[in-house]
Amino acid sequence: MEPAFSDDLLLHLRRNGVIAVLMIDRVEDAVPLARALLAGGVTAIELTLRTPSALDSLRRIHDEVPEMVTGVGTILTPQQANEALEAGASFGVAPGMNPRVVAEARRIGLPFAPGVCTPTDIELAVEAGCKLLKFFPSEPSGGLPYLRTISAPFMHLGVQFIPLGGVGPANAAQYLKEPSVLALGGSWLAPKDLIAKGDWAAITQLAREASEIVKQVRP
Ligand SMILES: O=C(O)C(=O)C[C@H](O)[C@H](O)COP(=O)(O)O
Repeated sequence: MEPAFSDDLLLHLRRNGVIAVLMIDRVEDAVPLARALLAGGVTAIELTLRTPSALDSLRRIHDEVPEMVTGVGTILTPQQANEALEAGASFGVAPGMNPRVVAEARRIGLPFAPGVCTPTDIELAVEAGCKLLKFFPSEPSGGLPYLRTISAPFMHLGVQFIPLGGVGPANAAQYLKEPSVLALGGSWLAPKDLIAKGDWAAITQLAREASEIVKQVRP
C-alpha cells in the first residue's frame, strides 16, 4: 500500500497553510468545533489521541463535516494507526519517530508524518520512506534557524516539514515563508476555554485571522 501523502493532500495542506491541533474532551463539541474552524477558512485539523473521545470525534466530523480534512495526532502505537484509519483519518502524525508505527502506517496505507527534532530522527524517517515530517517541538528546539540547519543535508531528497510547538499568530508568517515548510500546526486555534464555553464565534475569528496570515504569505 502507498504510505505517502498524495499530491492532492499535500496541495490541500499547502493551500490551507495551517492545521488546527484539537484536544476534544466532549464528543458533542467535535462537529460545532469543526464547523467553526471551517467557517473561518481552516480546512485541516489534527485530532490528538490525548483524549479518549478523539476517535468518536473523528467519526462524527468525518460523517457530518466531510469537507474538513481530518488527521489524527499522537499516534504512538501500530494499533492506534489502525484505529485512526478505521475511524476515517486522512493522515496521521506523531510527536516522535517510531519505526514500528511508520511501518504499520505504510502497511495499511495511512499517510503518516512522524515527528522529528534531530538529524538522526530525519535520517530514520527518510530511511523509512517518509518525506513529510512533523517538526516538533519547533520553538523550544530553536525554531526556524534550527530547522534550517538540521534540514539542509536532506532538502535534496524533497523532505518537507510541518512545524508544531510554540507556533502561533506572532511567528506563523515567518514559518510559512520558509520553502521547506508545507504547513504549520498549533493548538492556538482551538483554546480549551473557548471549547468549554462553546464560543464557536471566537474560534471562527481565530481561524479567520490565521487564514488571513496564510493568504498574505501565499496569495
Ligand atoms: O501530541 C501530539 O501529537 C501533538 O501533536 C503535539 C502538538 O502538535 C503540540 O502540542 C502543539 O503545540 P502547541 O501548538 O504549542 O500547543
